[in-house]
Amino acid sequence: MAPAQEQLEGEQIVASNEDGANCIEKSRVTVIGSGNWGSVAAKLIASNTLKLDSFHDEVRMWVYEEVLPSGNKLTNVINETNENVKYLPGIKLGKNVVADPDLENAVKDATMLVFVTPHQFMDAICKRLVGKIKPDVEAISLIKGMEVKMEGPCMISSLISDQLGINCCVLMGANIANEIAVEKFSEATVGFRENKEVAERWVLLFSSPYFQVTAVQDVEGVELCGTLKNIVAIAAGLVDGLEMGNNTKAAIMRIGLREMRAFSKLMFSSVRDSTFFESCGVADLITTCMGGRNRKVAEAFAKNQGKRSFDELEAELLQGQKLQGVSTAKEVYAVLSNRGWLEMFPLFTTVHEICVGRLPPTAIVEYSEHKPKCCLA
Ligand SMILES: NC(=O)C1=CN([C@@H]2O[C@H](COP(=O)(O)OP(=O)(O)OC[C@H]3O[C@@H](n4cnc5c(N)ncnc54)[C@H](O)[C@@H]3O)[C@@H](O)[C@H]2O)C=CC1
Ligand SMILES: O=C(CO)COP(=O)(O)O
Repeated sequence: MAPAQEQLEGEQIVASNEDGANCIEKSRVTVIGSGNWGSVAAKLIASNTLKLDSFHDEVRMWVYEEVLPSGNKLTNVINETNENVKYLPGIKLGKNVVADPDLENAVKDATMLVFVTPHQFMDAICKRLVGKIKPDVEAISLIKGMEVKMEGPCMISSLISDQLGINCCVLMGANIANEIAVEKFSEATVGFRENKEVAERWVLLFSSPYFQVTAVQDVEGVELCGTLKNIVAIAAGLVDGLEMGNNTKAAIMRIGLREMRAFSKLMFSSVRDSTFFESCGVADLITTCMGGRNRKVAEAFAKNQGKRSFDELEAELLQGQKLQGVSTAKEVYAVLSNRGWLEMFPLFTTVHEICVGRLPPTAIVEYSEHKPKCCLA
């Protein structure tokens, strides 16, 4: 068993290793999603449930079923080979990971639900889960994105909480999945609302020597960092495709970070500045702008002078994996436009207008000539 929990300043919790097996019922974990990060999350969790007495060993992973070119179903292949050959080839998930294509069956006994699908599928998934889960289940969302409904914007953790009537924490960070899959060191941030003990339990479930997790009491701040940095990563990829160099890319990242903070604080006054210095903030922004999928596809878009669409390039370059930045830019644009804030967020606004073809990729650097009409804090 690992070192005892250490408290850092204020609301932070790091590296809790007290299993608590004697005082609570064993938890059963289900991972909802089996893409690139979903598979790595299942692997990470499964190695911990084997070691922690207060968790059942088995980790169930809901798979959006698909038929592979071989004619085999993905779920069968995962269970036979212990490998997600489509979304995480070459990595064993752990024999205690059980792939399940039946969503209802996958969640029915779970006491802890880990949501990790592309954000655009979550509304439909939540609707399917109503009445199918245990009422006191705890949830965490690893999903970077938001929904914009008629009533206004809704973070994915709120969508889960509101539709299912359950508590939902978030886990975000500088977490390029393929690097964590091969156990290279990284950090992550758990955001929680009120219940520190629940946050400690999530920290325990995810922490490992190569994956250091810190919890902060700022769900919205953590989730908005993870969500908004994908728009900045599109901008960074455009800069790469235009071969503008490192200084321009750094400038775009700085301006993007400033817009991330301003937008987050306008949306939720509770968002803390300190959250932007956690893994979910500046570290995730850097890693995604250097090595993420949003960056990669945006680079190709700029190299093609915007003549091939993001959808086409996503399908070709990501082979079934999904971009979040393009749809997030659209969703954020809708919020900005509804609230009359477009001119305050020139980078977010320009990214969307480039993605939909209203502006050329070169506009990403030209926009800065038009300074924000209002001073961003
Ligand atoms: N891959 C990464 O490095 C990281 C991803 N994330 C976030 O994790 C979330 C999930 O991403 P990944 O696991 O990487 O997924 P992915 O992009 O690798 O895979 C797409 C997934 O969507 C599924 N899917 C396709 N159509 C569907 C439908 N109609 N309904 C439900 N599922 C469907 C596919 O089966 C597949 O599992 C995203 O919000 C992403 O931003 C967060 C950190 C790192
Ligand atoms: O969120 C990520 C890293 O933390 C991954 O970003 P991409 O989806 O751009 O690959």
